[in-house]
This record gives sequence, structure tokens and C-alpha cells, in this order.
Amino acid sequence: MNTNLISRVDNHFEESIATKQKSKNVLSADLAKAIEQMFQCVNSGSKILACGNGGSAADAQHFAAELVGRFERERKEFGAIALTTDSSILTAVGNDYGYDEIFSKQVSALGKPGDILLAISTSGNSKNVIKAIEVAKKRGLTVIAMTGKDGGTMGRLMGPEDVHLCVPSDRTARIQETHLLILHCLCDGIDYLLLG
Ligand SMILES: O=C(CO)[C@@H](O)[C@H](O)[C@H](O)[C@H](O)COP(=O)(O)O
Ligand SMILES: [Zn+2]
Repeated sequence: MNTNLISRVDNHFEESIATKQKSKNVLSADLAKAIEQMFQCVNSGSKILACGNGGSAADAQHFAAELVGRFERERKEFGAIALTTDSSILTAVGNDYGYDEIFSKQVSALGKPGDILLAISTSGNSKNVIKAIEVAKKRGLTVIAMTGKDGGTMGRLMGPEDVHLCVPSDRTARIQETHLLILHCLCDGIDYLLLG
């Protein structure tokens, strides 16, 4: 048995549990606000656009799948689009305008007042996500931002109508793990407001 490996694994579990405990203490109230905003948005026929890079791109897709399909209970379909999935759009916009515009162009094309942009970045500093937020604000979308560390530039762009869920950790993996928990809280809260 490799005890070094076992102790590394144990450390990951312990750190992850501690990050989630800390997050519960600081994020619950803002999460409830985000749930209410998202429910109001999708239940009135508007939609959520979600974006992020790498692991956060996977999170954006995971969340959209649970809104369009289902989370734990049967319910009507809700509108959500991950802006990370259309390889033709991503390569055309990336090639012609630059990688920083791959999400903002889609927000310009698809975003309408009443929609929500779910912007996911562990550092809060990914330029393409920041540009998406800037365009979303110009077009009258509300922004729900999921970040970590010090919230980065994204944190500084948030207005009073927006919700900033900043995971209290400096480690990308821990932030991502907590982001997934946050996404499931959002799905559960939306289902609860609809179904009780
Ligand atoms: O999943 C991981 C690391 O755990 C990576 O794929 C990570 O998401 C990528 O490096 C991203 O580009 C990081 O961007 P961000 O979270 O700072 O916006
Ligand atoms: Zn990862």
C-alpha cells in the first residue's frame, strides 16, 4: 500500500470538505438570491446563457443539461444554453475576432433583457468571460458570477442587481468542486420553487 498516495488523497478530501464548509457559511444567502433570480427568469420564458473555460466550460454544459433536461425531478423544460459547445461558432469567432470574443459575440446574438448570464471562472480573470459580462450588462441581462480567489476583475464588474458567488479558496480544484455543488444547489432551488 502506498501511504504517500493515501495521505495525498486524504488531504484532498479534507481540504474539499473544509472549503465547502466555509462556502456554506459565506454563500448561502447569495445562493438563495441567485435561485430566486434564475427561477423568475426561466419560469417566465427567458433563458440562462452559461460560459466558462476548461473545467468551467464543463460546468456550464452540466448546468444547461440539468435545466433543459432535468435535475432530480420531472418538470417542464427550462431555457439554458452553454456558449461553449458550438465548435463552428467557437472556431469562426476565435479565428476571425480572437478568443476573447467567443462568448461575448454569442451574448450579443442571443441575449435579451430578462435573460441571465451565468459567468464561471475560478480566477475571475478570464478575458472571454469578462467580455461576455460587459456585453451582457449593455444588453440588459443580469449576471450571476461564480468565481474564487479574490473574485478578480469579474468581482469588480458586479452591480447591485448581480450576484457574485466567490468561493473562499485560492486553489482552482477546490473552487471547481464547490462550483459544482453550487450548480446543484441552483438546480434544486429552481425545482423547489416550481414543485415545492
Ligand atoms: O479544470 C482545470 C483545472 O482544474 C482547467 O481546465 C481550468 O479550467 C482551465 O485552466 C481554465 O482556463 C481556467 O480558467 P479560469 O477558471 O481562471 O477562468
Ligand atoms: Zn479541473
